[in-house]
Amino acid sequence: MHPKALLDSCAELVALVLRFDHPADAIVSRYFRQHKQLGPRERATLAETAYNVLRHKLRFESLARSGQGPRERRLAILGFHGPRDFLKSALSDSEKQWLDACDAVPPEAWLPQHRHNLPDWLADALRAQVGDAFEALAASLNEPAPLDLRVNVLVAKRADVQRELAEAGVRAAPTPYSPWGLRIEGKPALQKIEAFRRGAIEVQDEGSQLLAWILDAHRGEMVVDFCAGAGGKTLAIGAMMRNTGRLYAFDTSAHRLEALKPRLARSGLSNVHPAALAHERDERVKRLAGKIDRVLVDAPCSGLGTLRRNPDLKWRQTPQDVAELVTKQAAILESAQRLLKPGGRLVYATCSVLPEENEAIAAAFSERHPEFEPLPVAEVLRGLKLAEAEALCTADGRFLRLWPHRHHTDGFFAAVWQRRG
Ligand SMILES: C[S@@+](CC[C@H](N)C(=O)[O-])C[C@H]1O[C@@H](n2cnc3c(N)ncnc32)[C@H](O)[C@@H]1O
Repeated sequence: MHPKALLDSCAELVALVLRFDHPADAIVSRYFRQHKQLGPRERATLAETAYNVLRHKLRFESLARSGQGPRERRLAILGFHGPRDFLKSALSDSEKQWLDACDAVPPEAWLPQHRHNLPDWLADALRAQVGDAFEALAASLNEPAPLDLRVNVLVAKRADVQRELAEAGVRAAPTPYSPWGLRIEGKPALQKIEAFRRGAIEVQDEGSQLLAWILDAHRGEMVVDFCAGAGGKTLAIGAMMRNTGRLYAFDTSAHRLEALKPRLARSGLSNVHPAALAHERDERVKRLAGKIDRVLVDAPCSGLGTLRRNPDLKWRQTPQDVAELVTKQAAILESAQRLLKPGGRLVYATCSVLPEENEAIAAAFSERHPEFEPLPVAEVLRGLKLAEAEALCTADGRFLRLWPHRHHTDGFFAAVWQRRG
């Protein structure tokens, strides 16, 4: 594709994602479906340019106040993912001069909001939690995430898969914390790789893998993944159970559970039972009350721990949305707790970095339910012999708290309880 045409397409896609009427990944996928002629490199340029604009929106908008032409085009130029000389071959002389002037503004001259590129309410909430580490956190949230894989231990060993990937030209290193994880260099087309086709690997952030570990499901148990979605954690839990027992994958979205089916088929698991719920108090939940050994509530949340992958969320979520989610999270946890038998384990998790969706939900639950004994997550991790248990937790060891700038995972939270006997 000619550089000029590619830049025009980038500007078109930037305009679409900045409407914020749908998630950016859905807009990008729809754009690609409507433009089937685009090759893989052009798709990568388009997607990364749109995501760059979302990541650095405040700074780019400020720079785009100068210059000429449509605003989306100026934003696409600033966020363009690709060699500078390729980009410049698509620009007019005045655009080249404008871009050079933008590039010449040194980072020391940027205003704080142009450095962190976060809405004020979110910047304040993060600063209040991490203090001096705020700049490092903001920078890491604005970096693209690496590609992490989980090795399906039912099918293969991590070291063997690492060798197999190397033979296929894919460089992978073991993840530091999850014993199932491999971190990949670059973004290879996994669908073409034999290990993926035969179910030996799945894409899953290392932090997400750790949540499945914390549930610590055993052979032959009855387990519920209450908010299973497309089953990222379900698949890990099913493998941990060695394909025995019964693992219910619940979700209110039949559409998301549908996406679990091909992944299940690849994984070789036959112990998973997906079921769409009407709501969290569905009859199915009542029927299983008091019968379940382990329940994971991977609650619907603001997703603000995943800004590396979903940079649009910082512009689409509002404090009002978070308040509604908090009510929902408490209601789901309240319903899910009924499933547990005495001695059973309950895990509440989110991919949010906000205390109101995390520690506050856990504290309110402990207060309401003295029959549930909180288990310090650092102890749980030590029991599982996972590396650096303390480093993955809050200072008091009570909760899992993963941060992109410290752990190079998405932001995750988890709390664990055991129902008293
Ligand atoms: C964080 S996502 C789950 C991600 C999934 N566990 C994974 O690892 O891929 C939260 C899920 O909760 C589901 N959900 C929302 N409200 C629910 C409810 N009342 N009961 C059960 N699931 C619900 C959403 O459809 C969504 O799939």
